[in-house]
Amino acid sequence: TCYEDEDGERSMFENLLSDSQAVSANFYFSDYFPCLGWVDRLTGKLNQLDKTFKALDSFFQGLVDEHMTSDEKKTKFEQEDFIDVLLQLQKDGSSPIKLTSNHIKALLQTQMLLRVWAMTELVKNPNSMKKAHQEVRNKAGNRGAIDENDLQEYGYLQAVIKETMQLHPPAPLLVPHETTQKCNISGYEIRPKTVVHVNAWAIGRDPESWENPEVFSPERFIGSSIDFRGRDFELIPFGAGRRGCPGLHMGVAVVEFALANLLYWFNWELPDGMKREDIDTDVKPGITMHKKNPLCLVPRKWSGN
Ligand code: HEM
Repeated sequence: TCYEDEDGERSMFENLLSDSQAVSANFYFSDYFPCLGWVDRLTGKLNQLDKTFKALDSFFQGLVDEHMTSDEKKTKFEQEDFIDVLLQLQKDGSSPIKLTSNHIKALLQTQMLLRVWAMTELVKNPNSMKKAHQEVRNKAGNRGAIDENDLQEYGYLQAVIKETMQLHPPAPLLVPHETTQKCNISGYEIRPKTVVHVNAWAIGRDPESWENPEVFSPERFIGSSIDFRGRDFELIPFGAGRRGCPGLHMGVAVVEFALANLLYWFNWELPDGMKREDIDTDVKPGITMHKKNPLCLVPRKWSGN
Protein backbone atom coordinates (compact mmCIF):
# COMPACT_ATOMS: atom_id res chain seq x y z
CA THR A 1 0.00 0.00 0.00
CA CYS A 2 1.24 3.51 -0.62
CA TYR A 3 1.19 6.17 2.05
CA GLU A 4 1.43 9.92 1.62
CA ASP A 5 4.88 11.32 2.05
CA GLU A 6 4.84 13.49 5.15
CA ASP A 7 8.01 15.59 5.37
CA GLY A 8 9.89 12.91 3.46
CA GLU A 9 9.14 10.45 6.28
CA ARG A 10 7.93 7.75 3.93
CA SER A 11 10.98 7.80 1.69
CA MET A 12 13.26 7.94 4.70
CA PHE A 13 11.53 4.86 6.14
CA GLU A 14 11.70 3.05 2.79
CA ASN A 15 15.41 3.79 2.48
CA LEU A 16 16.01 2.55 6.00
CA LEU A 17 14.12 -0.65 5.26
CA SER A 18 16.06 -1.20 2.03
CA ASP A 19 19.37 -0.63 3.76
CA SER A 20 18.52 -2.93 6.65
CA GLN A 21 17.37 -5.69 4.29
CA ALA A 22 20.53 -5.32 2.23
CA VAL A 23 22.95 -5.46 5.17
CA SER A 24 21.13 -8.36 6.81
CA ALA A 25 21.38 -10.39 3.58
CA ASN A 26 25.17 -9.86 3.38
CA PHE A 27 27.57 -12.74 3.87
CA TYR A 28 29.38 -12.47 7.21
CA PHE A 29 32.43 -14.61 7.89
CA SER A 30 31.69 -14.44 11.62
CA ASP A 31 28.40 -16.36 11.12
CA TYR A 32 30.19 -19.41 9.74
CA PHE A 33 33.80 -19.12 10.96
CA PRO A 34 33.71 -17.13 14.24
CA CYS A 35 37.53 -16.97 14.27
CA LEU A 36 37.41 -14.93 11.02
CA GLY A 37 35.09 -12.29 12.49
CA TRP A 38 37.90 -9.74 12.16
CA VAL A 39 37.45 -9.85 8.34
CA ASP A 40 33.91 -8.44 8.69
CA ARG A 41 35.27 -5.67 10.88
CA LEU A 42 38.10 -4.93 8.49
CA THR A 43 35.80 -4.73 5.44
CA GLY A 44 33.52 -2.32 7.32
CA LYS A 45 30.52 -4.67 7.07
CA LEU A 46 29.94 -4.87 10.81
CA ASN A 47 30.17 -1.12 11.12
CA GLN A 48 27.60 -0.68 8.36
CA LEU A 49 25.32 -3.27 10.00
CA ASP A 50 25.52 -1.44 13.33
CA LYS A 51 24.87 1.95 11.77
CA THR A 52 21.87 0.80 9.72
CA PHE A 53 20.12 -1.00 12.54
CA LYS A 54 20.71 1.88 14.94
CA ALA A 55 19.03 4.21 12.43
CA LEU A 56 16.06 1.84 11.94
CA ASP A 57 15.78 1.33 15.66
CA SER A 58 15.72 5.05 16.35
CA PHE A 59 12.99 5.52 13.71
CA PHE A 60 10.74 2.99 15.49
CA GLN A 61 11.77 4.36 18.88
CA GLY A 62 10.65 7.79 17.63
CA LEU A 63 7.19 6.40 16.91
CA VAL A 64 6.99 4.78 20.33
CA ASP A 65 8.20 7.96 22.06
CA GLU A 66 5.70 10.05 20.12
CA HIS A 67 2.90 7.86 21.48
CA MET A 68 4.29 7.95 25.00
CA THR A 69 4.54 11.72 25.16
CA SER A 70 1.34 12.57 23.29
CA ASP A 71 -1.02 14.57 25.54
CA GLU A 72 -3.93 14.10 23.19
CA LYS A 73 -6.90 12.44 24.85
CA LYS A 74 -7.80 9.45 22.73
CA THR A 75 -11.14 7.73 22.56
CA LYS A 76 -10.83 3.96 22.29
CA PHE A 77 -12.48 3.54 18.91
CA GLU A 78 -11.49 6.73 17.15
CA GLN A 79 -7.83 7.20 17.69
CA GLU A 80 -6.14 4.46 19.67
CA ASP A 81 -3.78 2.47 17.55
CA PHE A 82 -1.71 -0.67 17.95
CA ILE A 83 1.21 1.14 19.60
CA ASP A 84 -1.14 2.72 22.17
CA VAL A 85 -2.57 -0.70 23.02
CA LEU A 86 0.87 -2.30 23.42
CA LEU A 87 2.09 0.59 25.56
CA GLN A 88 -0.98 0.27 27.73
CA LEU A 89 -0.32 -3.49 28.14
CA GLN A 90 3.27 -2.70 29.03
CA LYS A 91 2.19 -0.10 31.56
CA ASP A 92 -0.53 -2.00 33.38
CA GLY A 93 1.38 -5.31 33.31
CA SER A 94 -1.74 -7.23 32.19
CA SER A 95 0.12 -8.98 29.38
CA PRO A 96 1.46 -12.44 30.25
CA ILE A 97 4.60 -11.43 28.31
CA LYS A 98 6.89 -8.81 29.79
CA LEU A 99 6.76 -6.42 26.85
CA THR A 100 9.86 -4.35 26.15
CA SER A 101 10.05 -1.54 23.62
CA ASN A 102 12.17 -3.88 21.46
CA HIS A 103 9.18 -6.24 21.24
CA ILE A 104 6.92 -3.35 20.28
CA LYS A 105 9.30 -2.24 17.53
CA ALA A 106 9.59 -5.77 16.10
CA LEU A 107 5.83 -6.21 16.16
CA LEU A 108 5.21 -3.07 14.14
CA GLN A 109 7.13 -4.69 11.29
CA THR A 110 5.49 -8.13 11.34
CA GLN A 111 1.98 -6.64 11.38
CA MET A 112 2.75 -4.38 8.47
CA LEU A 113 4.28 -7.21 6.42
CA LEU A 114 1.31 -9.51 6.88
CA ARG A 115 -1.19 -6.86 5.88
CA VAL A 116 0.74 -6.00 2.74
CA TRP A 117 1.09 -9.67 1.68
CA ALA A 118 -2.55 -10.49 2.42
CA MET A 119 -3.74 -7.50 0.34
CA THR A 120 -1.29 -8.41 -2.44
CA GLU A 121 -2.67 -11.94 -2.67
CA LEU A 122 -6.29 -10.84 -2.39
CA VAL A 123 -5.91 -8.33 -5.21
CA LYS A 124 -4.18 -10.93 -7.37
CA ASN A 125 -6.95 -13.43 -6.61
CA PRO A 126 -10.29 -11.71 -7.17
CA ASN A 127 -12.35 -14.77 -6.15
CA SER A 128 -10.72 -14.81 -2.75
CA MET A 129 -11.16 -11.03 -2.48
CA LYS A 130 -14.87 -11.41 -3.29
CA LYS A 131 -15.38 -14.13 -0.68
CA ALA A 132 -13.52 -12.13 1.97
CA HIS A 133 -15.54 -8.99 1.18
CA GLN A 134 -18.80 -10.92 1.33
CA GLU A 135 -17.98 -12.56 4.63
CA VAL A 136 -16.95 -9.35 6.35
CA ARG A 137 -19.82 -7.29 4.98
CA ASN A 138 -22.47 -9.94 5.63
CA LYS A 139 -21.41 -10.37 9.23
CA ALA A 140 -20.81 -6.72 10.05
CA GLY A 141 -23.38 -5.27 7.66
CA ASN A 142 -26.12 -4.32 10.09
CA ARG A 143 -23.77 -2.85 12.63
CA GLY A 144 -21.98 -0.60 10.19
CA ALA A 145 -18.64 -1.36 11.83
CA ILE A 146 -16.30 -4.23 12.62
CA ASP A 147 -16.72 -5.52 16.14
CA GLU A 148 -13.59 -7.17 17.48
CA ASN A 149 -15.76 -9.67 19.39
CA ASP A 150 -16.89 -11.10 16.04
CA LEU A 151 -13.39 -11.82 14.76
CA GLN A 152 -13.60 -15.52 15.58
CA GLU A 153 -16.56 -15.84 13.22
CA TYR A 154 -14.58 -14.70 10.18
CA GLY A 155 -13.64 -18.22 9.06
CA TYR A 156 -12.69 -17.24 5.53
CA LEU A 157 -10.62 -14.25 6.62
CA GLN A 158 -8.77 -16.46 9.07
CA ALA A 159 -8.07 -18.88 6.23
CA VAL A 160 -6.74 -15.94 4.18
CA ILE A 161 -4.35 -15.07 7.01
CA LYS A 162 -3.15 -18.67 7.35
CA GLU A 163 -2.61 -18.95 3.62
CA THR A 164 -0.73 -15.63 3.62
CA MET A 165 1.54 -16.92 6.37
CA GLN A 166 2.07 -20.22 4.59
CA LEU A 167 3.36 -18.39 1.50
CA HIS A 168 4.86 -15.28 3.07
CA PRO A 169 5.91 -15.87 6.70
CA PRO A 170 7.12 -12.44 7.96
CA ALA A 171 10.22 -14.03 9.51
CA PRO A 172 11.09 -16.72 6.92
CA LEU A 173 13.95 -18.16 9.00
CA LEU A 174 12.24 -17.50 12.36
CA VAL A 175 15.01 -16.46 14.76
CA PRO A 176 18.29 -18.37 15.06
CA HIS A 177 18.26 -21.18 17.64
CA GLU A 178 21.14 -23.11 19.20
CA THR A 179 21.29 -26.82 20.01
CA THR A 180 21.75 -27.54 23.71
CA GLN A 181 22.94 -31.13 23.32
CA LYS A 182 24.33 -33.54 20.78
CA CYS A 183 21.73 -35.03 18.46
CA ASN A 184 21.47 -37.03 15.27
CA ILE A 185 19.30 -35.97 12.34
CA SER A 186 19.04 -38.28 9.32
CA GLY A 187 22.47 -39.70 10.04
CA TYR A 188 24.15 -36.31 10.58
CA GLU A 189 25.62 -35.76 13.98
CA ILE A 190 24.84 -32.26 15.24
CA ARG A 191 27.08 -30.92 17.97
CA PRO A 192 25.87 -28.92 20.98
CA LYS A 193 25.87 -25.13 20.47
CA THR A 194 25.29 -25.42 16.73
CA VAL A 195 23.28 -22.50 15.31
CA VAL A 196 20.09 -23.75 13.67
CA HIS A 197 18.00 -21.79 11.17
CA VAL A 198 14.52 -23.17 10.54
CA ASN A 199 13.29 -22.31 7.05
CA ALA A 200 9.57 -21.70 7.64
CA TRP A 201 9.27 -20.25 4.13
CA ALA A 202 10.49 -23.46 2.46
CA ILE A 203 8.37 -25.61 4.79
CA GLY A 204 5.26 -23.64 3.76
CA ARG A 205 6.01 -24.36 0.10
CA ASP A 206 6.99 -28.00 0.43
CA PRO A 207 5.03 -30.06 -2.13
CA GLU A 208 5.33 -33.10 0.16
CA SER A 209 3.17 -31.31 2.72
CA TRP A 210 0.98 -29.13 0.53
CA GLU A 211 -0.96 -29.65 -2.68
CA ASN A 212 -0.10 -26.90 -5.18
CA PRO A 213 1.75 -25.00 -2.47
CA GLU A 214 2.51 -21.94 -4.61
CA VAL A 215 -1.16 -21.34 -5.46
CA PHE A 216 -2.92 -18.91 -3.11
CA SER A 217 -5.86 -20.95 -1.88
CA PRO A 218 -7.35 -20.07 1.52
CA GLU A 219 -9.89 -22.85 0.83
CA ARG A 220 -7.25 -25.43 1.79
CA PHE A 221 -7.75 -24.36 5.41
CA ILE A 222 -11.53 -24.48 5.41
CA GLY A 223 -12.55 -27.59 7.36
CA SER A 224 -8.88 -28.40 8.01
CA SER A 225 -7.45 -28.67 11.52
CA ILE A 226 -4.03 -27.35 10.44
CA ASP A 227 -3.15 -24.29 12.45
CA PHE A 228 -0.12 -22.10 13.08
CA ARG A 229 0.09 -22.64 16.84
CA GLY A 230 3.21 -24.77 16.54
CA ARG A 231 1.59 -28.20 16.63
CA ASP A 232 1.43 -28.68 12.86
CA PHE A 233 5.01 -28.56 11.67
CA GLU A 234 4.07 -27.82 8.05
CA LEU A 235 2.90 -24.34 9.13
CA ILE A 236 5.18 -22.63 11.64
CA PRO A 237 5.30 -18.87 10.93
CA PHE A 238 5.37 -18.30 14.72
CA GLY A 239 7.90 -21.03 15.43
CA ALA A 240 7.09 -23.93 17.75
CA GLY A 241 7.97 -25.27 21.15
CA ARG A 242 9.26 -23.40 24.16
CA ARG A 243 10.69 -20.47 22.21
CA GLY A 244 7.70 -20.12 19.85
CA CYS A 245 6.00 -16.74 19.65
CA PRO A 246 3.98 -15.99 22.82
CA GLY A 247 2.21 -13.07 21.10
CA LEU A 248 0.62 -15.22 18.39
CA HIS A 249 -2.99 -14.63 19.36
CA MET A 250 -2.58 -10.91 19.75
CA GLY A 251 -0.62 -10.68 16.50
CA VAL A 252 -3.26 -12.55 14.51
CA ALA A 253 -6.14 -10.63 16.08
CA VAL A 254 -4.55 -7.29 15.20
CA VAL A 255 -3.91 -8.33 11.58
CA GLU A 256 -7.42 -9.77 11.27
CA PHE A 257 -9.04 -6.66 12.70
CA ALA A 258 -7.07 -4.39 10.37
CA LEU A 259 -7.84 -6.52 7.31
CA ALA A 260 -11.53 -6.80 8.22
CA ASN A 261 -11.69 -3.00 8.34
CA LEU A 262 -9.85 -2.57 5.02
CA LEU A 263 -12.27 -5.03 3.41
CA TYR A 264 -15.39 -3.72 5.05
CA TRP A 265 -14.97 -0.05 4.22
CA PHE A 266 -13.32 -0.16 0.81
CA ASN A 267 -13.31 -1.83 -2.56
CA TRP A 268 -9.74 -2.02 -3.81
CA GLU A 269 -8.90 -1.16 -7.39
CA LEU A 270 -5.73 -1.05 -9.40
CA PRO A 271 -4.26 2.28 -10.46
CA ASP A 272 -5.03 3.30 -14.06
CA GLY A 273 -3.21 1.26 -16.66
CA MET A 274 -2.15 -1.44 -14.22
CA LYS A 275 -3.18 -5.06 -14.66
CA ARG A 276 -3.52 -7.73 -12.00
CA GLU A 277 -0.70 -9.72 -13.61
CA ASP A 278 1.58 -6.70 -13.12
CA ILE A 279 1.48 -7.12 -9.35
CA ASP A 280 4.58 -9.03 -8.38
CA THR A 281 5.45 -10.97 -5.26
CA ASP A 282 9.18 -10.24 -5.40
CA VAL A 283 10.91 -10.01 -2.05
CA LYS A 284 13.81 -7.87 -0.89
CA PRO A 285 16.66 -10.04 0.38
CA GLY A 286 16.88 -9.89 4.16
CA ILE A 287 15.80 -11.48 7.42
CA THR A 288 12.17 -10.38 7.10
CA MET A 289 9.92 -10.73 4.05
CA HIS A 290 9.52 -7.21 2.67
CA LYS A 291 7.77 -6.77 -0.64
CA LYS A 292 10.36 -5.51 -3.11
CA ASN A 293 8.02 -3.19 -5.02
CA PRO A 294 5.39 -1.28 -3.06
CA LEU A 295 1.80 -2.37 -3.51
CA CYS A 296 -0.19 0.59 -4.86
CA LEU A 297 -3.98 0.29 -4.74
CA VAL A 298 -6.85 2.72 -5.07
CA PRO A 299 -9.43 2.50 -2.26
CA ARG A 300 -13.06 3.23 -3.20
CA LYS A 301 -15.36 3.76 -0.26
CA TRP A 302 -17.99 1.00 -0.16
CA SER A 303 -21.45 2.49 -0.43
CA GLY A 304 -23.18 -0.39 1.29
CA ASN A 305 -24.91 -2.09 -1.65
C1 HEM B 1 1.67 -11.55 13.36
C2 HEM B 1 2.59 -11.13 14.17
C3 HEM B 1 3.77 -11.91 14.69
C4 HEM B 1 4.62 -12.78 14.05
C5 HEM B 1 4.57 -13.22 12.58
C6 HEM B 1 5.58 -13.22 15.03
C7 HEM B 1 6.60 -14.12 14.75
C8 HEM B 1 7.51 -14.55 15.70
C9 HEM B 1 8.55 -15.54 15.43
C10 HEM B 1 8.79 -16.24 14.09
C11 HEM B 1 9.25 -15.70 16.58
C12 HEM B 1 10.45 -16.65 16.77
C13 HEM B 1 9.94 -18.04 17.08
C14 HEM B 1 10.97 -19.15 16.94
O1 HEM B 1 12.07 -18.89 16.45
O2 HEM B 1 10.68 -20.29 17.32
C15 HEM B 1 8.67 -14.82 17.59
C16 HEM B 1 9.12 -14.70 18.88
C17 HEM B 1 8.59 -13.83 19.80
N1 HEM B 1 7.45 -13.04 19.66
FE1 HEM B 1 6.33 -12.90 17.98
N2 HEM B 1 5.30 -12.63 16.24
C18 HEM B 1 4.20 -11.83 16.07
C19 HEM B 1 3.54 -11.10 17.05
C20 HEM B 1 3.97 -10.99 18.35
C21 HEM B 1 3.29 -10.21 19.40
C22 HEM B 1 1.97 -9.44 19.18
C23 HEM B 1 4.05 -10.31 20.52
C24 HEM B 1 3.85 -9.70 21.89
C25 HEM B 1 2.81 -9.00 22.26
C26 HEM B 1 5.21 -11.14 20.21
C27 HEM B 1 6.22 -11.44 21.09
C28 HEM B 1 7.25 -12.32 20.82
C29 HEM B 1 8.31 -12.67 21.78
C30 HEM B 1 8.47 -12.10 23.19
C31 HEM B 1 9.14 -13.62 21.14
C32 HEM B 1 10.39 -14.30 21.72
C33 HEM B 1 9.99 -15.61 22.37
C34 HEM B 1 11.19 -16.36 22.96
O3 HEM B 1 12.30 -16.14 22.51
O4 HEM B 1 10.99 -17.16 23.89
N3 HEM B 1 5.12 -11.53 18.89
N4 HEM B 1 7.61 -14.15 17.03
